[in-house]
Amino acid sequence: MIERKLKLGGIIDGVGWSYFGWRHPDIPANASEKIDFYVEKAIQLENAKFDTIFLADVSHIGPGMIPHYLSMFEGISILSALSMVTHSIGLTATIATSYADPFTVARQIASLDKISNGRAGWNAITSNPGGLANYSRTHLSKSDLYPLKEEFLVIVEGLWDSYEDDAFIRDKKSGVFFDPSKMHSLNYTGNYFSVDGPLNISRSRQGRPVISQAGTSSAFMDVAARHAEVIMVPGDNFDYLKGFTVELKRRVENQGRSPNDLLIMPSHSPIVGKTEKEALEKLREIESLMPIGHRLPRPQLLGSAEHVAEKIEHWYRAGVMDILLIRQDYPAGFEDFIKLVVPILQEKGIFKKEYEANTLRGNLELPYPENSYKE
Ligand SMILES: Cc1cc2nc3c(=O)[nH]c(=O)nc-3n(C[C@H](O)[C@H](O)[C@H](O)COP(=O)(O)O)c2cc1C
Repeated sequence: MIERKLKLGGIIDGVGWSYFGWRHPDIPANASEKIDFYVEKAIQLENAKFDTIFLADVSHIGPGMIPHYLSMFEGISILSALSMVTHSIGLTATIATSYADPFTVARQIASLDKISNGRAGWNAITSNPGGLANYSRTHLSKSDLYPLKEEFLVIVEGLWDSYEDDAFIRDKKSGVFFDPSKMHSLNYTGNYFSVDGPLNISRSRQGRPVISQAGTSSAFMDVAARHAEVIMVPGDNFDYLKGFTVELKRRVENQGRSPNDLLIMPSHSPIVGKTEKEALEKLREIESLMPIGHRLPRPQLLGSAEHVAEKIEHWYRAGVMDILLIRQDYPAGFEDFIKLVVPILQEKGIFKKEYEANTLRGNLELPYPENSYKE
């Protein structure tokens, strides 16, 4: 067993992941499409030594969607911009396999990985079938989504190994730019995709981007057991998460992989105060923005900083929280967590005080993936 410290991730979702959060006076009403807002949050998370920024996504919208989804940035574009104002924090984008094209996604995430000097991650989700209509795939249905995702991942992983690590020589004197014997074609033909390769970009300092996945079904677990390194899960039920983690790690071992190489990342929206009373006041403040009769589901991480830190330690030690992923329902949510909870986690010795690496893989203490073509 590797004794990893707790890892932290922050989801930046502009005006928030709710219907009414945008009404708070401290949230710019256009935060979801305001680059300065994203830059400020990214720097705030990096100063607090978070391991990754994480962006969720949506692929089809209608008038009933949360305000954030109605007008927002595309993930790779915004993370490329954020890579220029950060140095150590990871940059993880969500792109649904159900809608995208594997060669393009492999290229985009690998480019982000090189632009950021080894900090890219990809959250590969199926998303729900609604988006098929936006991507000329109405001939497919829900039952196609996981078989298609499996093919998609095999292709992207294969393309990321197109060049062995020492393929590029770039010797001006001899005129040798690269070694063609270290360039590999994929020549993949499946039911959904056919891709020859190779991909026209070399590997990054972290070998290849870190693959996250989010979902809950048995079909999800089977694909994740083969391809995922980080699993995003809802953080609202400890007992459920415990059972889910045991079952998923069993499937990972059945694939011949070490369960240590898969990190469980529940997402939470903590509301923290110096005292429990202060935290409850913040909760009421958000609820006052909602129409009468509406209430927020009670956050798992609600209360005084000490109480919240203890709960986090409990989840971490129980093996169901390798990474705590937080979003902010309360406008000062990141700030409160960073000022009040992070120092307690550091005091307990479960969260780092300084970055020990500056790749995402290094931050997460995941192994370096050797190129599959290496002899
Ligand atoms: C924790 C979590 C996060 C998710 N994030 C997204 C997202 O950002 N965008 C999206 O379109 N779907 C998202 N989904 C939906 C999944 O992609 C998938 O459609 C859903 O979980 C149903 O599949 P399943 O039954 O295999 O879990 C998320 C699901 C979970 C459980």
